[in-house]
Amino acid sequence: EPTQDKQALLAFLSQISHANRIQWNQSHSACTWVGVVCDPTNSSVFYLRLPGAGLVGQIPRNTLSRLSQLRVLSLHSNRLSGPIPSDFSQLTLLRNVYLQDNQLSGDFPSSLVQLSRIIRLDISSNNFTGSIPFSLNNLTHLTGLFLQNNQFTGRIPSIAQPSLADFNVSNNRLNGSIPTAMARFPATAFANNLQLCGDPLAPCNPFFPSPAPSPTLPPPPVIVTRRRSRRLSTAAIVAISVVGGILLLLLLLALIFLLLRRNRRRQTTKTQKPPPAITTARALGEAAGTSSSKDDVTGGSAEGAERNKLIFFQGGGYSFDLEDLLRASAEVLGKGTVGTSYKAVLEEGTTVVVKRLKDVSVTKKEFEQQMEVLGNIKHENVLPLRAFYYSKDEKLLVSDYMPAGSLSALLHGSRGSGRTPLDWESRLRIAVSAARGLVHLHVSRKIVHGNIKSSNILLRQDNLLDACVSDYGLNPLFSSSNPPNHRIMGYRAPEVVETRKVTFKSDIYSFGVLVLELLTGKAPNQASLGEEGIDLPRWVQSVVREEWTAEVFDVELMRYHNVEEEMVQLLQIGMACVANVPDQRPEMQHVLRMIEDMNRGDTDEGLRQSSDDALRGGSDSQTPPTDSRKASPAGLTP
Ligand SMILES: Nc1ncnc2c1ncn2[C@@H]1O[C@H](COP(=O)(O)OP(=O)(O)OP(=O)(O)O)[C@@H](O)[C@H]1O
Repeated sequence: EPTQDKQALLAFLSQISHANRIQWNQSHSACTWVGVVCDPTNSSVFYLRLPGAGLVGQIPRNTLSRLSQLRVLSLHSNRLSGPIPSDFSQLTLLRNVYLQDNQLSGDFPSSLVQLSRIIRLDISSNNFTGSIPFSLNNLTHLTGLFLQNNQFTGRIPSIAQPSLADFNVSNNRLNGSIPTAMARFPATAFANNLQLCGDPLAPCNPFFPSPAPSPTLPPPPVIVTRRRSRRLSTAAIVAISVVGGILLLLLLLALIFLLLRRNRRRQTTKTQKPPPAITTARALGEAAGTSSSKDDVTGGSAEGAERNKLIFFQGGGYSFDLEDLLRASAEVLGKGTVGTSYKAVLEEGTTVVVKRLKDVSVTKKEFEQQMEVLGNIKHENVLPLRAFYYSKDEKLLVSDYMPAGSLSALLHGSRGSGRTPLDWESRLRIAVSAARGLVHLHVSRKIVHGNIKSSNILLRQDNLLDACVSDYGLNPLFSSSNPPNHRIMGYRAPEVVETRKVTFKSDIYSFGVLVLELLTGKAPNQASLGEEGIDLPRWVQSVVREEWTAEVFDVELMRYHNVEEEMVQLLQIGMACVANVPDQRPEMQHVLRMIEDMNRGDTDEGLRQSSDDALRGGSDSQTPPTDSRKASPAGLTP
């Protein structure tokens, strides 16, 4: 009977909530307990396996770490949260660690990288943040490392163990080039990160700054020097040389790029005065006018200097050219379904967001026409498009930078680690703002948004409660035969999965999912329920109404009293929007009305204030261009 281990296990179970079926009877040997396996002489616990055992909360300190002979620890598919206790470093004989599918958070557990006998380490599908440490090279027996579905940032360290056969870092927020030592793993092992490049993915592209953090930021691998303290293994030396080599190569590439650009700039200034920002009206007027001036607009077929033209829309107050933009320090904000967004800080201090579109399938003319439609939209709840650029190889959209970030970041960013939860009032106001923006697009502009999701709801810095919708009306630029991107699957109406065609009604569905996301705090594209993420509408439907408060609403909203009735009302509106049959979904203006007309109990602070503006066309006093008023753009049906 392993007496000490028994005490440790009892201490563990008494400090954590768990499923009823885990009943460890103190009068029996611990070696007979559910989930516990001892060595052949029953003198110590070798394996502890409690997967899916309803364990909820933090792993208590100084409990499991006392199982000094433990070889296998399997606590996956529970609801464990918080960091992995540092005293896990005492489990020196651990070989297999399965902690996947929990809600563990914090930096990469440093206690685990001290356990040099680990063979398989699976901490996938948790909320770990920070960088992946180079010190994983300490685990010289490692054959499997599973880090996917977390929020790791920075670069991938070179992990040089030849024994490593399975490796996965997909669905994180990593960037930079993939170390050559890791290039032998399949592309799927690196998929869905902020932006990774190099073998086995696409080569790193020197046109835009490498997706690594902007050069002004300290390079992430500093951790290397801190953690790799006393002795260097051969593997580490090899890895350092590889990283050093890559850095040198990058430096060389950057130098060549700078020289080439300087040359080009010299030639340009000889032949051409720097083009002042021209207005859309003029640019597109020319485009639609005589054929001789057409190519001047976007430089599609014109040679050299004429390519460098950004087309600005009126009202932005910006004046810079493509050269300025290219010179700006740029930082990857994220990789979306239709391209990558960069935050660009121009030399004179202006900050803008540049969205680099990929796989645009329309002609230059069609592109310009859609830009004209989008560039003329002006409403306080719609992020204005400021400029665009079109050439054969590059299609760029420029918009204002919104420093307060997206609803997605506010709702899901670093949960549980000291973040300020988004309160109920803010969530409600954000829902109203987004609805107003959509009413303007649908009713006044006859434009289908086509990509409603929480990362496309941006908050204004001066007023967190005031949101605007972004990335609207871009679907007509892409071929509908592109495979649906799983990142937005959770928002996609059922009929769109088949028809690949977004409509006003499919926007309503996506808005409904957004409302459910605001209420539940759950991201519809998280991989917590099946591979393609949680299906919020189906999940909410599966919970009986009496259980909504306990099961459905975000725990962060539980602290607000007297708002339950409001939450139930909003949930019902959200559920009406996600009706399976498109015709049963309400129109956007009715959705807005319903939200504004909610019975707000004691806290009525006038959600309605400017709804009539929204229906009339909001603060947009301009008349829409004739083309866009005639009908909805091609391919979009109400
Ligand atoms: N103008 C902006 N100001 C601040 N953050 C922005 C801005 N535009 C985009 N972002 C943020 O940058 C990240 C990447 O945005 P991007 O639009 O490229 O991708 P996405 O929203 O995830 O997907 P999609 O391309 O389908 O819209 C997102 O987190 C988004 O919220």
